[in-house]
Amino acid sequence: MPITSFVEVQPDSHFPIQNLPFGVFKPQPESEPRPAVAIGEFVVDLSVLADAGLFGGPYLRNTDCFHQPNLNKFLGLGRPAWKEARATLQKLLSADESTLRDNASLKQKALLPSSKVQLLLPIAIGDYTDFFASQHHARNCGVMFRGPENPINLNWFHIPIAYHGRASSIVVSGTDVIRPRGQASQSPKSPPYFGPSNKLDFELEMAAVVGPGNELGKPIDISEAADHIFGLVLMNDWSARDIQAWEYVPLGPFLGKSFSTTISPWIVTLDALEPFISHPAEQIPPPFPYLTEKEPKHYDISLQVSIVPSGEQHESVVTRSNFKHLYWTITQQLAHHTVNGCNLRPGDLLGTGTISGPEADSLGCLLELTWNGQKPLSLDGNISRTFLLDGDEVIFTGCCKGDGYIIGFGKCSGKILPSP
Ligand SMILES: O=C(O)/C=C/C(=O)CC(=O)CC(=O)O
Ligand SMILES: [Ca+2]
Ligand SMILES: [Mg+2]
Repeated sequence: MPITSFVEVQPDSHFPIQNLPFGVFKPQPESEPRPAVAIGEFVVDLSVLADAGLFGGPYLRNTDCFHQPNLNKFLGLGRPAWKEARATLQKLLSADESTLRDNASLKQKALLPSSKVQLLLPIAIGDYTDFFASQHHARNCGVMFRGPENPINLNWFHIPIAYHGRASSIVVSGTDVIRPRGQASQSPKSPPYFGPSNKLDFELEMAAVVGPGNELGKPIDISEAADHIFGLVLMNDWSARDIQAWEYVPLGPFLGKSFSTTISPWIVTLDALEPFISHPAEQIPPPFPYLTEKEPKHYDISLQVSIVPSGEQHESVVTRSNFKHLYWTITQQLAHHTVNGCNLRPGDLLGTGTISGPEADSLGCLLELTWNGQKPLSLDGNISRTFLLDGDEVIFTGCCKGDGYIIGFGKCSGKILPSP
């Protein structure tokens, strides 16, 4: 029998007491942002519980981490503090614990309906890196951008490939995305033109939120990498394929991806995801020792993308994938990121890369789903798309099916606005 809460949670809710994802919200437009966890249709204001002296454990007793406008300070405290917070909250919210359940005035202050509050970016993101870890995505992009002869470069099987992304333009779910303008060209050999992107795309990704991190010059050993990952969010690495194709040689993505990146507001902890660990296939060739894990872990997270076309109410599912289709694990990505001594800091974001699966209906972006615009995708109601049009809304969801409960990520969405 799974544990239950005195807060009513619908069976299909993403946020049962087993989940308790962390985020940041404002109760009123003029109030200060504060940390929270989600349960059912409510947010739990952690600053109120801290004021009531309810975080009495050794790691959280004397900190003001729940009186901050973001989660960075809490993330910096590390796994023992995260576990203590989760255990304290699970106890306080459980059906047979009276402290909060029977204190009407505290309950009214601490539990607020999610529909009445504004969710914000949960972290101040100092640095953002985006990996390229799905073999299916790497192969498909390789064929389209570079031809079918050698679609995946030899280095891909040895290095978790990545580029440094732009942190300043990461936005929370629900923020509109303005179609970027830029240079593009019909082919790498023809002269460029300038204008609004005609090949605006989404990329279905998840991202790891970094915990304590490391000092400059001191790499994180792969066996300790998981202790530096607080949790995961959904991420849409919006991509202008025409801008990207013209600009990416030789340094990789730049303005084709830096105009907006959307993340979901709730960070689901690795602790909550533990029941959904899945073991990836053996990597061949075997990676270097610094990337070799005793027990490599993925998570079985079902992912779905739908589009609400401009002017319509109804959403059409365009792809279904799973986090476990990645080749490189998030711990390999983190260990690789620091192996040269590069320091990671609390709140840094590591995108997994587009999560494409092996099937035609599990591809993680329109570039692949429409084969660079050559095969339009049919949506419900006789509507079709190659790339995104102004007014289209893209919605990602993700969840793990537990025994009698769901651990979900909520929603990561954004609507396209026309170029100015
Ligand atoms: O193959 C390329 O040149 C680039 C492909 C991408 O779009 C890069 C990217 O953002 C990585 C990813 O999401 O997997
Ligand atoms: Ca990407
Ligand atoms: Mg981006």
